[in-house]
Amino acid sequence: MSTVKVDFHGTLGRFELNARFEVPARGVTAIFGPSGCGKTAVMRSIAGLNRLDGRCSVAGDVWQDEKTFLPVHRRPIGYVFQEANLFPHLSVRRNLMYGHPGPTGPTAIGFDEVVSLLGIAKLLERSPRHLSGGERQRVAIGRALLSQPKLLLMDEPLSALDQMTKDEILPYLERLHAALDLPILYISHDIAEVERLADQLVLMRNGSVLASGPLSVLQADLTLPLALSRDAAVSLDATVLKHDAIDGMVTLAVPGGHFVLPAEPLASGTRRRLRVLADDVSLAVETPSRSTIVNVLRAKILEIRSQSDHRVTALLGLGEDGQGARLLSRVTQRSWNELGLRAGLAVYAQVKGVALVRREEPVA
Ligand SMILES: Nc1ncnc2c1ncn2[C@@H]1O[C@H](COP(=O)(O)OP(=O)(O)OP(=O)(O)O)[C@@H](O)[C@H]1O
Repeated sequence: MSTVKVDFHGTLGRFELNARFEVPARGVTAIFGPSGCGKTAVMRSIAGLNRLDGRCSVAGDVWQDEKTFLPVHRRPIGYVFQEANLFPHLSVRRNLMYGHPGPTGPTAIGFDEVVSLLGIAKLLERSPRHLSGGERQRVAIGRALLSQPKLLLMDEPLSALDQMTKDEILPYLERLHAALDLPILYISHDIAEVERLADQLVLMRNGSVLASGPLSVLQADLTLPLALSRDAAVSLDATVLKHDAIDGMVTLAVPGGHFVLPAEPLASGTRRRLRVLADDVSLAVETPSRSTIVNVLRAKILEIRSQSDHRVTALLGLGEDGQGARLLSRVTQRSWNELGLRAGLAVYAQVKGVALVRREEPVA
């Protein structure tokens, strides 16, 4: 499998970085962790802007090893920063064309495709001075794409924007992800953004990689800090089964169960992502009687972890055999004890809230 392979070690000033991971060279990989843990340092090292010891290869091309260190300009990367650094004296069109290598092969990302994906056709003759923050960032992404990168590096591209502008840009990022076969490394410390965009996750702490792998796997790992955090949740990639026009509810299948939620019509067979917060899942040992909770799923308790705040986080496997998708449930220690819950027990997971977080269908 074609991968992005990274192994850097060394110091930057007094900061020690020891970062090693390997992720598929496709889709979006989020680099996630608290401020100062070394996310940007890793990204700059991949770009060749930091020179640490180690190795880096992308889809089989070695950018750095014991013998090689490609300079920045020889690495086929697009780099998008927090602030769009466009040339103020050039029009949007000329900003986009800047760094465009000219006629390229059949797999190249075309000018018209980029303009349409990012919704910037109306801005082409404008000056960057007269664009909103969100528009500027879309143009910066377009410029990075037109340099025909083999890897797109995005360092908190939305963090300088207010929530409304973020919400305006996120669908464009989802469209890029859905339409382009280009691996993206995406730094964020906003878990909501990660849950919406990422397929893979690299979890960092204090200059090291705690874990890397599929987002849904890391979210459901009780040994990692995500599963015990305040907004612990799982992301589930689901298939649309049907939409009921009368009550406006859509049914989606995940391994081991179905979810029903209010949504606009979605085509059957398409894939969407759901997010379920651990705090929104309560447990019952018998079939719950009549209630307003729409989603009650058979599940098995697979693992548990007691928290210091008198609560318990349980990892559930959906389905009678517990072999289906993973969910997290967080309940009080008292309820846990009163119901006699334990690992291995078959339960009913009552899901009070489920959100549709990704609207675009990713490339198969
Ligand atoms: N060239 C450098 N020289 C000295 N120290 C550096 C250098 N580059 C990074 N650092 C230090 O390394 C640490 C990690 O920085 P980095 O910017 O990678 O963190 P981050 O996880 O991206 O943080 P944030 O989310 O706040 O952007 C910081 O303490 C920073 O001061």
